[in-house]
Amino acid sequence: MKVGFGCDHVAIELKNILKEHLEEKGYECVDYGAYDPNVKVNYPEPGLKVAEAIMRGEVEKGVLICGTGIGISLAANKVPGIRAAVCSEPYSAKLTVEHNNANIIAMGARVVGPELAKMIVDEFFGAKFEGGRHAVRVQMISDIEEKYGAKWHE
Ligand SMILES: O=C[C@H](O)[C@H](O)[C@H](O)COP(=O)(O)O
Repeated sequence: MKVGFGCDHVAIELKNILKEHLEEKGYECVDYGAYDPNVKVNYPEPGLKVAEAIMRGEVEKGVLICGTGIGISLAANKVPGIRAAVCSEPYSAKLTVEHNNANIIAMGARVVGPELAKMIVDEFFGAKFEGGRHAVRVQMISDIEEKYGAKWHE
């Protein structure tokens, strides 16, 4: 699977750790920045880059990290078809795929340490969408996007 990574200046170290972790497990990781901890990057920029990469089919899923994971996920979630979930523990990371069909996991580099973050991504990438009653609810999210003029074809 191809995974897109994005972060702001706060989270470069954690992004690199998680990239290496997933690469060791055989994932192909595409890095959309940021790269230099001395250059401040506004989180909507990497959030949008990874979200659009998923939209274009360049990568299948994404990992986004900023200080809390919140700002970068808010930005990504503005892109139709993106379901980015901020998770600080593995249980939610698993369930957000099984129930919400999330395609981006977001985390806070100022919230979780590297070992916990590895467990979070492992649960996220190990999980499968269950469909059924959950598909109805996820479709309702897409319907909200469409109501406000956005369309996404999966
Ligand atoms: O949701 C926003 C993120 O946590 C940012 O990483 C954070 O706001 C960056 O803060 P600062 O510019 O003070 O490093």
